[in-house]
Amino acid sequence: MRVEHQIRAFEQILKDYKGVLPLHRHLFTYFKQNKQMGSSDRRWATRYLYSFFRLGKALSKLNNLQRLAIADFLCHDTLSLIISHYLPELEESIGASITDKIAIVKKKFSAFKIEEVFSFDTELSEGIFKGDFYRSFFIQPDLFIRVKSTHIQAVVDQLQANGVSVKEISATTLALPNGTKLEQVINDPRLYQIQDLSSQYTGTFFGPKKYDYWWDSCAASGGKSLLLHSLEPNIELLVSDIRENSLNNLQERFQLAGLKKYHLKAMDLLQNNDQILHHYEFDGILLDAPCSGSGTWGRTPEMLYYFEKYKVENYVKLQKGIAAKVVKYLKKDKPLIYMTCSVFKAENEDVVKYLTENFDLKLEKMELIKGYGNKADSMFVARLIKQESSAIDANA
Ligand SMILES: C[S@@+](CC[C@H](N)C(=O)[O-])C[C@H]1O[C@@H](n2cnc3c(N)ncnc32)[C@H](O)[C@@H]1O
Repeated sequence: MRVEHQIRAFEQILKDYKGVLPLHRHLFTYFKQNKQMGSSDRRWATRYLYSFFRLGKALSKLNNLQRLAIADFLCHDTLSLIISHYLPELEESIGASITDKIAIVKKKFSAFKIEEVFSFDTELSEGIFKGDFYRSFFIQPDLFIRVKSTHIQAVVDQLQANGVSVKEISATTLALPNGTKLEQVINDPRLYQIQDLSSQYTGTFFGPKKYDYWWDSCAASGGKSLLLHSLEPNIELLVSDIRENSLNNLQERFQLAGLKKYHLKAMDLLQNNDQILHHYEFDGILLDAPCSGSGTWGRTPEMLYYFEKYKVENYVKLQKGIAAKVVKYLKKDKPLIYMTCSVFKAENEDVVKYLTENFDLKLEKMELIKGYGNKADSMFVARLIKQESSAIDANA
């Protein structure tokens, strides 16, 4: 296949894509509408588009094809026609480490600044090593699954029998190459849950007790609820979200996982839900808040290019607003688990500060989970304990 052919496809898709849908969904639709593209065309176009966005806003004065060649060189250890065509002198370094490759690119293109890959001057949460974080955008994250410890060997055996390279991270966690078609290689979907490593780690902050009543207040399709349930199956559970279609997915996932005892409500938590919730009191509340998702942009690098900084403020308003509404339904001495998949301080430590200053909540612990060192997402989790049982009027 000639390089011009690949370039045309790349340029066409780039022109067509405005960052409205996630890139993987856009590509899915695009390929469906462009049936003349064979599987090899699709594979190369996907690789190029993802490489391109992983460069974020670095070297933005260069033309798109030069930028693509540099990005593809940084992101892959196999050659492509684009690299060979635009950067033939770098071909021999394709197998070098990412640190060496960055040094090579810097030497050749003096305007290259790694901090322009993630070009938001919004302050980052405590503990992030910027160099490692920025570098991580050139490496595709792994796919993580959570498996019951009693089933892990069976799952590993099935994966290996199908030629999938598996890393055993813990007694319940496996890391697999991204893009592994799990439904084709594991015969029973009940054996595993797809859940990022850092997301699994948030569970160490939950601490549910037998017969507790917990509320997963922004449950979406139920990832955190399933984690909570794996830690303590004998709990009562309320799940809610503003989006009904997510709750439909949740019901399917719960059924598959054998989670039968739960209550479900579609609710907008920025509204007054006293009519529905007035008699509820929880032993624990999970608030996995809507957020910028900046800790997950290693999976959606198009956001490095299209995300607009002003949106962080909107998310912060949502996070504070929702937290203010849920905290009144928490019992004294019980935890509110506040989580985001953001690396921005404004959505993390600053929201925690707001909560401790404005509500009867005391911070027990918080952590920025640095997933980028493990080819995983980065997340933030805080455990806040309710001090007084008297409800604070969230509508005040
Ligand atoms: C980060 S996601 C939750 C992910 C989920 N906990 C999981 O583990 O898969 C945040 C969720 O908050 C929900 N949300 C956003 N605004 C809301 C609102 N005003 N009231 C209730 N839920 C809301 C979104 O629909 C979204 O599903």
